[in-house]
Amino acid sequence: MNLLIKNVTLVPMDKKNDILENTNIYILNNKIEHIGYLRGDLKVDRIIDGKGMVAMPGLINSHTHIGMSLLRNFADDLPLHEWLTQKIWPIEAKLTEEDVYWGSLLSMVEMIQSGTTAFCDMYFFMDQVGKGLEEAGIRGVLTRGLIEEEGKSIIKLNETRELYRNWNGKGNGRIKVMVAPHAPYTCSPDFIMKSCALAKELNTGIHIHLSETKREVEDSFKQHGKSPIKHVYDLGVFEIPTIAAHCVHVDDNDIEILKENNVSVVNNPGSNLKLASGFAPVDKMIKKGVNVALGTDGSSSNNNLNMFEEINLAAIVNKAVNMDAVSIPAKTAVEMATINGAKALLWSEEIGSIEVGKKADLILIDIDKPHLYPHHNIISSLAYSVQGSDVDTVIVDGKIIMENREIKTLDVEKIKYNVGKVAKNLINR
Ligand SMILES: CSC[C@H]1O[C@@H](n2cnc3c(O)ncnc32)[C@H](O)[C@@H]1O
Ligand SMILES: [Zn+2]
Repeated sequence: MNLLIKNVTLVPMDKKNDILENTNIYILNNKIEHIGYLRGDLKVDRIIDGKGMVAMPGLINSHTHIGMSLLRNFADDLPLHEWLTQKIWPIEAKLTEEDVYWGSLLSMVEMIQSGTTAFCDMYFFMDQVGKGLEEAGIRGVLTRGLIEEEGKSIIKLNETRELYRNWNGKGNGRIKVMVAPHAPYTCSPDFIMKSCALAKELNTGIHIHLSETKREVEDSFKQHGKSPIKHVYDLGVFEIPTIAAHCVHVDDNDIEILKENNVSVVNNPGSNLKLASGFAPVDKMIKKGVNVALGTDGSSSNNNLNMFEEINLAAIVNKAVNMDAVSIPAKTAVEMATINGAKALLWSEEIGSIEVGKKADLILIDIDKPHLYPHHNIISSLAYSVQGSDVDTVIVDGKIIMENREIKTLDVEKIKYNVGKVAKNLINR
């Protein structure tokens, strides 16, 4: 289907960085064909009225665990270690494929409704996430989270190999697969190196939690005599394109290693606040040239997948921490959720900005709402005022996924019903 979005305000998030008022976007098949004046030579099947709307790139949630929406509000007000070991891992041990399928679909509904068009997921039963992605029509990186268990290393690595064979490139190229050793505290050096060998074999990236808590860093110094970042660097992880989630407790040496090795860091301010992990020195990393993307983490540590909330937190938290009002300006926070996320997911050639030749992954935000008036500064509005529920239309790979807030690809009532059912069974299992 060829689309024309007419008379829209465009925030392209490209290098030129101009905001275009009252412009037109032509989408031919799944790509952006033309931006600007109206063209009689381009035949379109549908015209979308963009008046009163802002078009921006779809948001990219670069670190999440989408099956965890089943555990939303299940275990709160705990720090990471207790949360994981006392509450989350015991219940996750009872999860079934069906649970993860419905939990993931619920998350996709929530993501679509709040403007996220691509995500990087780390969880179990990732075939189910792939199945959900095909149905939902959005874009995602599947990573089977690898927590080392005695005697199961080969099986778990083979699961990722299979996942790659079955899903990488599927959904018209909307699905990618990477390798995900969970963290240095759940994977031995040998297992981490085997994960890297697999990533090299598959020619894909690594997704890992790093330096999330003070305790993790202190334990790493006790066990290995170095920080988690130096530890995995010495193991060769950063020879592979790496998505490093959290990176809260990092020193200058760590930042240097991240920069020198083109590691993409994912800031998860909501989860870091709720689990009392701390504040990532995001502005310092960005100033040193590290690519910093944005993520929500799972719905059990956030407790939602609303990237507009995350953009807002990213923009305001560091200001207070650094007592510096220019720390993480609005534009930087929006970049983290768009083009920086695309870079982290090794997708910046295709998504992350609205430019001719790129895939049409974009959202329309209804700015004709009282809480968004007056329209002094659209970028500020995106970071400080827009709510997820202001997203009116979502287009991914040139297809309309949501219009007038109605999701076209998924049966929301059926998903809510099944989530209620499987979540109850899970708790009683
Ligand atoms: C093995 S699949 C992924 C694994 O990660 C757990 N998880 C969720 N949030 C966090 C976090 O903030 N830090 C570390 N691990 C996390 C999730 O529950 C799964 O067990
Ligand atoms: Zn995580």
